Amino acid sequence: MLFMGEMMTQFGSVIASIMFGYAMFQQYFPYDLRRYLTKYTDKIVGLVYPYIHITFNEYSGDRFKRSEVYLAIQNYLSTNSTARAKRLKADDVKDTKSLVLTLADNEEVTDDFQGVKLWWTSYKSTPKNSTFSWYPNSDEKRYYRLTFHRRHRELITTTYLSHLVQEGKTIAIKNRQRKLYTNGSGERYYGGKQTKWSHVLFEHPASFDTLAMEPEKKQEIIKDLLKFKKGKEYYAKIGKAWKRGYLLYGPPGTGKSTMISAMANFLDYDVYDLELTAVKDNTELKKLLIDTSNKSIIVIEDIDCSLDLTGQRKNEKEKGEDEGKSKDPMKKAKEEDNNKSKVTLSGLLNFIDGIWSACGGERLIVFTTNYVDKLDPALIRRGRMDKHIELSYCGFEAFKVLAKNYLDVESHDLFSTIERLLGETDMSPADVAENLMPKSDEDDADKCLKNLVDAIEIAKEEAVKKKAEEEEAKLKAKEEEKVKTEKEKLEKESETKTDEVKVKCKCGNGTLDKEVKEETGS
Ligand SMILES: Nc1ncnc2c1ncn2[C@@H]1O[C@H](COP(=O)(O)OP(=O)(O)OP(=O)(O)O)[C@@H](O)[C@H]1O
Ligand SMILES: [Mg+2]
Repeated sequence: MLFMGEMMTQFGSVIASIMFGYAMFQQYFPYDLRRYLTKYTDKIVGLVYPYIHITFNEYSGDRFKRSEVYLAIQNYLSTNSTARAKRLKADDVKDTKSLVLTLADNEEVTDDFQGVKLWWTSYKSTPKNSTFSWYPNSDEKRYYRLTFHRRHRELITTTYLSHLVQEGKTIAIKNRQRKLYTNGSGERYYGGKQTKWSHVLFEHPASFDTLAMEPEKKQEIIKDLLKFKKGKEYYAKIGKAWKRGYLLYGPPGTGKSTMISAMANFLDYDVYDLELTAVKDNTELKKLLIDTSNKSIIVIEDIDCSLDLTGQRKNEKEKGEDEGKSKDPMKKAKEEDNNKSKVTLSGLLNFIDGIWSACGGERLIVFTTNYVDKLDPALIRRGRMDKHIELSYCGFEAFKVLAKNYLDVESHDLFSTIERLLGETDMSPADVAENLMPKSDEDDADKCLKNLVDAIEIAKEEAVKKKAEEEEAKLKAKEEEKVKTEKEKLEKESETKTDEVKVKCKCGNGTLDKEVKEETGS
């Protein structure tokens, strides 16, 4: 069965053959006759073939980035024309909410715009020399072709196309389901391209409302994020790439990961959870960066554990030791292979603010760590990590947020006790939250708050005990050190005396005493 657009294409081929014959004809006929014939042949071709084709390639110009117009057409057709298509593709089947039906390859649909009929065909072209593979060929080219009558040229090329792109973008925003990406070993195929990222739907329920922290600090972060989101023009004006770095630091369970989810939900961004230890080298790191989309948060959790970030700054002695370890080239190669990730500090710095980091806009880069002091200052200097946020132990304000979320309680008799206890004890919001959760169906707010008070009191006692034990251990270590030093001193003194006696015995008189004493330093 031939499509309308296809028929017109074939019809076009016939005309092309005629034109070819005509070209040959041109070579052998006098100029005047040719001119005469050309004039009339063009008119005849124009009369019998009145259709215009426009092609929209999936990758045009930039081979890393899918064409926005192509994506807009895909969205537009998936909503407006798929009802009429017979063969469809369900692209994101896993994401049930955002199941997108698009035209299957080489399928044709019609569209209607202000009473004008148009034909859209989806094409896939495979390079002729490609070998058989179970996986999609990354050299495959996809494109849409629009066919319409030339009498509507003006209407289609201006009004219709801009209407379509606008509509396509609106549909994309409406259908958009945010994703949580992660990198692992092996390549995947997505959107017809090879990528190291794999993804699931991002459905974390955290929000700034449920995040327990001091209200002023929270507002400051929200304000900063809003400024960034709306900052396209501002960043262009100051000549900076539209990205921002956040460093979240604090003890375990204080809400660093939760805050990242809250940020993603607040900004409506995707999340790329970058596992640095799984990245082979700096080149792969760069490739991963290029593969991220705009409107996203790139996260590196526990940055202090991800890399040997002091590796670049080894002192000469350490360097020598390392070199000594691997003099044998075979052994050296093996050692290097065993060392999985070859991402270096400079590779990571380039990732954050090198030239490639500006290849897309609207991106946040977030690092988390429990030990901010362990990090190389170059990594977290302002400009790279623009905002440093400390997440600390649960204070009374943070507790009130948790009490409201977990128990729906805004005030209670026990609140003052809890305020005092939290002021005296370090307890993470994760531990407070855990204690606020009912342990059985009978547990009401009173019981949960009582449980919390008990838990903080126990934690306080333990902290006091731990502190006392630490003090004791410190005292003991000091005492031991003192005893050791005294012992060493006594040993040294007795050694000196023995030397003196030996010399006296040897000489048989006391004439050399003075010299010996000088020699031994006593
Ligand atoms: N500030 C907070 N507000 C609300 N819930 C919190 C907060 N901090 C911790 N929690 C709760 O504790 C759990 C653990 O928190 P989270 O994973 O965010 O801590 P973290 O700081 O990332 O810890 P780690 O350093 O171990 O990665 C979360 O699931 C959340 O329920
Ligand atoms: Mg965490």
